[in-house]
Amino acid sequence: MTTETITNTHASLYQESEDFSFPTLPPFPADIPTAPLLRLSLSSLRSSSEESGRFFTASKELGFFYLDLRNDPLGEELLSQSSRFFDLAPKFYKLGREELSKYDYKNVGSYMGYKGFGSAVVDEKGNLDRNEFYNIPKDDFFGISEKPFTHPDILYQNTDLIKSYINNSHALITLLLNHLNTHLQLPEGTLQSLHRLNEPSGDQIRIIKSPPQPPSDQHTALGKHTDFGSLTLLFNQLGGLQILPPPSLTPAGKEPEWTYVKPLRGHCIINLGDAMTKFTGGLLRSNIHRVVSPPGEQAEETRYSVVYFSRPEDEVVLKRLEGGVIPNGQDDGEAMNSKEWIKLQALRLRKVGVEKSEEERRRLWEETGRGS
Ligand SMILES: O=C(O)CCC(=O)C(=O)O
Ligand SMILES: [Fe+2]
Repeated sequence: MTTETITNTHASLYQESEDFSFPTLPPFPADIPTAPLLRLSLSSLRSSSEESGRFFTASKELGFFYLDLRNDPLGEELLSQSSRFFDLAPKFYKLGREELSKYDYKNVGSYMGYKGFGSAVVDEKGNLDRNEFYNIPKDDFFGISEKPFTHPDILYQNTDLIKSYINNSHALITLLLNHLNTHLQLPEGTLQSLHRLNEPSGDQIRIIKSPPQPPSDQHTALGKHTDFGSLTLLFNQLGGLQILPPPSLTPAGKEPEWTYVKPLRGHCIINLGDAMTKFTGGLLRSNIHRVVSPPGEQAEETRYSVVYFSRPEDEVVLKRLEGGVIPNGQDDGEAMNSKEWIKLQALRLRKVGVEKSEEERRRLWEETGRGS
């Protein structure tokens, strides 16, 4: 059976004797299948070429993995800062949807700031999302935006945390990019030079809130998508994230099925975005994922996520890099720069609200090609 295979594979990836649950939250159910993410460790990655090899494998095969951040100075700082964001999240959303909607900048062509609840299409039926989120731009907080946006005071009150978290996330991403650069046999520093901290980019922290859904009417909270940028660092405490594994990781004769990614305390979930696939002519994988109601008793909780999205610098053209082990081949023709590409992808499904007809919403979904 598919489910058994997936569960077994997963069980073999970390020692079941360790307890990675979150003590103050209802447990992730023990009896549902979970996705076969490799569990890597930051401290091992720093010293072990074998761990680095497993990272490259994960980046090619699934494009998603766990990173154990414990027992590493940078990792421990990220863990404690991410929990400060989980503490901040309920206070932040207490501002309320009406107040937060003042910081929705989609009408001036930006995806930074607030995205209101139910303001994007999530599926082919034209259903709307069931979450709200706030994108905190690196460039505004680093003072390098041409025209910074205004953000809620509570964020300015946390400027030190925000800046330090960006610095640390970026440091981790740089380390990961350097490993990929080595495996790809690109000239030293190639990937790093496309992601410099102090150059304008779409890097952002995102804080997501999904309230519990009525048991009789549950649907996708965040529609299926791939991330648009380079690497995403994701902290989850409750389940809800699902991936659709590639056929190569699906038992022979079975169709890939949406599978939960179980959050593990002490770890973040890392995934690769479309930019990495484009840079490497498809060698690295940006895997499709979505968010649904948390499983079991967890469904009654409000779910928050803390995410850091790294993106190539604004002016970087998203096309195959030449050299190393990057396969030769045709580019897909869309040689846009990072800024244009991300804006196009991020705002595409947000041209609507409930006032739009179901048919218009369905058409928008179709235009993205995500149904196929
Ligand atoms: O909330 C999550 O677990 C995932 C969020 C996500 O995929 C995204 O914001 O791109
Ligand atoms: Fe995502």
